Amino acid sequence: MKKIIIGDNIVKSFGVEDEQRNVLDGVSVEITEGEFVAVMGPSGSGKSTLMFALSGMDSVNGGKVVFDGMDLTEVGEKELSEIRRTKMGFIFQQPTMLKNLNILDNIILPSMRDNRKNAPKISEKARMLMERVGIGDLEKRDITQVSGGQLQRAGICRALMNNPKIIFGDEPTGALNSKSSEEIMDIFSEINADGTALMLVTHDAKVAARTDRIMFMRDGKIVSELKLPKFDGKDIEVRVDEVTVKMREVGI
Ligand SMILES: Nc1ncnc2c1ncn2[C@@H]1O[C@H](COP(=O)(O)OP(=O)(O)OP(=O)(O)O)[C@@H](O)[C@H]1O
Repeated sequence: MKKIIIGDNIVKSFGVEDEQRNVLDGVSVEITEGEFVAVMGPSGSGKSTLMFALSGMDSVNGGKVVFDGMDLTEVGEKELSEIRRTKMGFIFQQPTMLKNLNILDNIILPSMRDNRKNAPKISEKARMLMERVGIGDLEKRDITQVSGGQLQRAGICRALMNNPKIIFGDEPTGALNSKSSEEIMDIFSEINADGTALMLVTHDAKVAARTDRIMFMRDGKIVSELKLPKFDGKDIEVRVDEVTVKMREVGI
């Protein structure tokens, strides 16, 4: 299967001169097209930094990041932002949305920026996605008039607008109660079944247990991995137990 991302010996450091610290200390990672992966590890181990490096959101100090055949460490900022905008989707713990726009307008805003002529088609697609994730009746709502779970669904719609090849999620269920979190994970599983790869950073064993592969980080390195069969809605408790055992083994 084709690799959508190849990270080769990535080094990322923060700090100045002799105070430099490697937050990513030679990380190599490959993600296959359509794969669903999670990254776990203690706070500060470098999970978000790895996500930022692999998505070209942040530069690296060493190594290579190849996305869909393109070396992200070689392309300019303009091209990089074009790649992110057209081929990647991003979901964070709290979706950043504009208060003066309703839910629908927030979802379509990034797609409308340079494609105003297609406004009706863009809105139609957004409505279809909103229907699909169960917020079809909320398009006119203000972002302050919906629940955290509903707002996150809107964030997912926004991330899906450009049919991304991969969705990066940094603690996407971190602010949700367990019911909403499960519903959001059901949506992620559906998106993945359609062929979109996903990479989620999470502290939650229940979230990670639904993925195909979990990478465990410590001190800027991937120290272990757990492969799981594709989640088919069954045996979640068994999967969570397996993840929990591994977390203990790795020392999380
Ligand atoms: N812009 C920055 N400048 C300096 N240090 C940074 C910067 N971004 C991250 N770090 C440091 O890099 C380390 C890894 O951060 P990162 O956010 O990747 O960890 P994480 O594993 O995602 O943690 P958490 O689970 O708490 O979100 C931390 O020690 C953090 O303080």
